[in-house]
Amino acid sequence: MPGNKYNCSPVTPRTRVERLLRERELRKSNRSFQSSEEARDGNKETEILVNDSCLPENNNLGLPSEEEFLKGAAAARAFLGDGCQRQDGRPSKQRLLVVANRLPVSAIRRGEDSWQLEMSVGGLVSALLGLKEFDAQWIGWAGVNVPDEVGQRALTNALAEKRCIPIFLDEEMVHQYYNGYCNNILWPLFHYLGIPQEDRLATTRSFQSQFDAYKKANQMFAEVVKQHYKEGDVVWCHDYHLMFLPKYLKEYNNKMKVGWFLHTPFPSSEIHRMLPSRSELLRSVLAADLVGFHTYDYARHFVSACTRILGLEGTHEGVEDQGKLTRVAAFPIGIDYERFIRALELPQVQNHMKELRQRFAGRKVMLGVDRLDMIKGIPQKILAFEKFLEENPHWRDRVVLLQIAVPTRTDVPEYQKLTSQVHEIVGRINGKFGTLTAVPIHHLDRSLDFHALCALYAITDVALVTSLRDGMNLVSYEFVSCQASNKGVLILSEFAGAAQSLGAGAILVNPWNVTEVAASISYALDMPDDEREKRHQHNFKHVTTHTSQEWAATFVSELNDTIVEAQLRTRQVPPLLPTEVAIDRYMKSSNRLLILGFNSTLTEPVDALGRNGQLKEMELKLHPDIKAPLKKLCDDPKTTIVVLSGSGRIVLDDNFGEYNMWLAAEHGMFLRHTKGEWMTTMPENLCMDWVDSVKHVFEYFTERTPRSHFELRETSLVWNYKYADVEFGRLQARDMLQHLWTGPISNASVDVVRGGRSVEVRAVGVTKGAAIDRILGEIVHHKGMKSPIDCVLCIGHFLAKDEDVYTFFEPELPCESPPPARALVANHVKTSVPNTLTSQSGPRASRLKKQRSLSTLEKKETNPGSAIALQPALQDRMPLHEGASVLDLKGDNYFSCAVGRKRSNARYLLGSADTVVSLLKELGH
Ligand SMILES: O=P(O)(O)OC[C@H]1O[C@H](O[C@H]2O[C@H](CO)[C@@H](O)[C@H](O)[C@H]2O)[C@H](O)[C@@H](O)[C@@H]1O
Ligand SMILES: O=c1ccn([C@@H]2O[C@H](COP(=O)(O)OP(=O)(O)O)[C@@H](O)[C@H]2O)c(=O)[nH]1
Repeated sequence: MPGNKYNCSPVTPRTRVERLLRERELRKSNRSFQSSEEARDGNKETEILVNDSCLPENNNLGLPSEEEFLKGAAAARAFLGDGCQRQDGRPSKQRLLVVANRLPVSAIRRGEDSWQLEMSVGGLVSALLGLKEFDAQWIGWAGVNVPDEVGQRALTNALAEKRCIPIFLDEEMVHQYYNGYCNNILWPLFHYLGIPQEDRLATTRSFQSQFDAYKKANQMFAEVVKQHYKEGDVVWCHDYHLMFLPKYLKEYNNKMKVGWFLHTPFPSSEIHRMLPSRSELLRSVLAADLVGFHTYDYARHFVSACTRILGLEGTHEGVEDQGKLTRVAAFPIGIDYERFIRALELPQVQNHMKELRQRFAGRKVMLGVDRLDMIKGIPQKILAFEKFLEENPHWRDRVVLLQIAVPTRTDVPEYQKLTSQVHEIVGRINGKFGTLTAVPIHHLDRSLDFHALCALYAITDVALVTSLRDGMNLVSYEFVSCQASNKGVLILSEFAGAAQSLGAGAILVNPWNVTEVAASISYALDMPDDEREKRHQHNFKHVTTHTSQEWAATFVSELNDTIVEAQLRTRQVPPLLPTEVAIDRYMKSSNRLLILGFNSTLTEPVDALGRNGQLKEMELKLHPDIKAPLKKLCDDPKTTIVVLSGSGRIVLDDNFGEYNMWLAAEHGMFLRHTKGEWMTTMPENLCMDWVDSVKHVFEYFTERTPRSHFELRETSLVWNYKYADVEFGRLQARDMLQHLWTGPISNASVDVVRGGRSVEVRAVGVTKGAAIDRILGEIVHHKGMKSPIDCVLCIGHFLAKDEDVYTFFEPELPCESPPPARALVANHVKTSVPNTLTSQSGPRASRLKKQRSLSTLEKKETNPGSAIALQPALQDRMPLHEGASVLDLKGDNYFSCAVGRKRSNARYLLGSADTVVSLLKELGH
């Protein structure tokens, strides 16, 4: 029994790819079982959606537990229904709500309460017919206005048999939302046709009302989803009609598993930014857990639009917004090729093929099958055919072009214009090359039924797809699947998504280049048999291995995974600082240490879009609200404040000279009390020979990266591109690193630290954590402290390399690893005088020893006369009596906080510099 076969997983996949591979195998065996079952049950061709749902209650197909996921089998189980078998022993199916503008059936009214249902035409419908492996229900518009309740009820009942749930849109809504915003604005824009030109003013005027209707329609879809949603369901939203749906669904229930897939291209961000509602649309889509596209290019454009237009972080996994990751990936669609192959065996299809062959005997058949849409390049196709006939008179009575042009969106003026334009060109060419008995172009303004279409595909010699842009183009896949005997040639536009998958077997053309298309027609018609065979085999293999079932299963499985991964990620994120507890502990302490970062901790926030071209102040500036609270805290005798920053001494002098505090510049390599001189805490043998050559590299990249800059510090160099174009900056950074590694720093004793938007080269040993014990020693000595520090707050937006400062105060932890628990730790943390220290055996103790041996701390001048070396080492200067502790934090009087970070070794997070300001205000009360 297949259920039993799949239940046990002998090999546990460790990675996502391993798991996907394994699932693929499982699906294959599952499918062969299903087809044998189907063969036994008879042909199910007439079913719109396979109607064998199973027990949603008591079903563990919802969110897999973390443990399951870690075993690597979670999504496979969700998909295959592990542990949930139906009574007949077959594995149960994942419940899936498919939400698309159009239902797979269109309704025609036959009476007050009687409806006839017909299959809708279009690639999306064809593709989603392959969802047999799910317990799927389809929510969408039936393509008809039903104003009365009787009609609505009757249609709802009729559709229920097909597992379809209708959305009722009235005429005005269809006009504004579907014809207007969807098909007159988004559709042309996403296909690089811009916003319609002639009626631009009218379009601009009606834009707002169409956009409002679009949002309203999306809300209506959301309402229906809510009514039918059950916990654990996957909600799969489709296409440009429903870009607001992910947002509305997540607002209703954040736990809903929501995926969104775009069937059209997603254009370059330069095109998308023309849309007045560009940001809102992107943000709404980003509410989904997983966002899918047909090709990597479309996915890349989407991520790029999010970084350039919204200022968000694009990663290799997707788009990050304040810790929330929306996964973005390519999922190229396929078809249910077996359905076509089966159809070709049917007697009525065979008969039809015979008729067609007789009808066009002695002529080669060329075929175009498209919705009558401007993106399909039908006029360009026909003009290229005309050119071919002009240049090749010997072919004129030996070839025929059959063009099936399915009427679509007939209420949109652009489509009406296109229809007349095509008719005119066809008439002209037929007039020019036709005879009394034959015409070169047979143009049909209607759709064909599935069997007629299969017959046509099978007898075709050359299929011609000339889309100006096309999300995928399934016609090309369908043609290939029907050509097992004929091995016809496919001429395919390089602007169709399918060019990326069928490009090697097809003849690729630029549809705008009529001469090239005409030449390709000639080449295709004369192609030798062996070349046709080879090209066909290549494409056939692709079509039969990339099916719509595989596409849907992979998307849903990835969606399940994405959600579990997000949960795991959330658990790695430290909690927000419990401010009340921190303030309470701080107030009750008598010798407090406050370590503060500077950049993004105490500075003015930078506008995310500041990099869009406006001139920006590149110098760091103190947050305007921080001055008063900071002053108050600095003047509190019970509190010692250290600003610990990567910035140089001058920057810290300029910003903090007026306060009574300690300044630790260049990651703590320089230290001074604001009333005293700068000292250096630098290890004596710090080698800086590499600086000049690194500086040359930084200069070179700064010149070539607009709005980037670099800082030359005494112990490091930093190249910063936070105001530059993000993508360009990132590419340049990658290039820079290669230059550095192969050149100036290949043998140098340096660390290269990559920040969010910076590259820093520092001498080895320059980190905030490495400097902190020397800083602490100096402070204790300088203040003549008699009692231990009993409360530490360490707050900063530090790079990972510098997070060793957080772990410095943690009990017995290896430098690089995060504290095991985020909750308050009850241990006592002590940095002790030498006797105590040498008795410690944990990693932190050995780290302290190592640091001391690096630092001989003799008098040393780095920059003649500018800083003196910190004199005695920490252990030699402790004023506290022998064996006493410098720190006595009682475990829980330690609060390390990462500002504006999502993952950190700190115990807690703080949102931004604004929250730091509020905290400091409270501490100063
Ligand atoms: O529903 P209509 O307005 O009549 O339009 C029909 C469909 O056209 C578009 O299809 C796209 O999806 C195909 C499958 O992924 C793809 O191969 C093709 O390139 C696309 O154009 C549209 O995206 C659908 O929503 C429409 O239903
Ligand atoms: O008379 C017709 C012509 C086309 N189609 C179907 O319409 C879909 C067109 O999909 P494609 O991806 O090529 O483009 P779309 O129309 O979705 O933009 C294909 O599945 C065709 O089989 C159909 O059912 N009947």
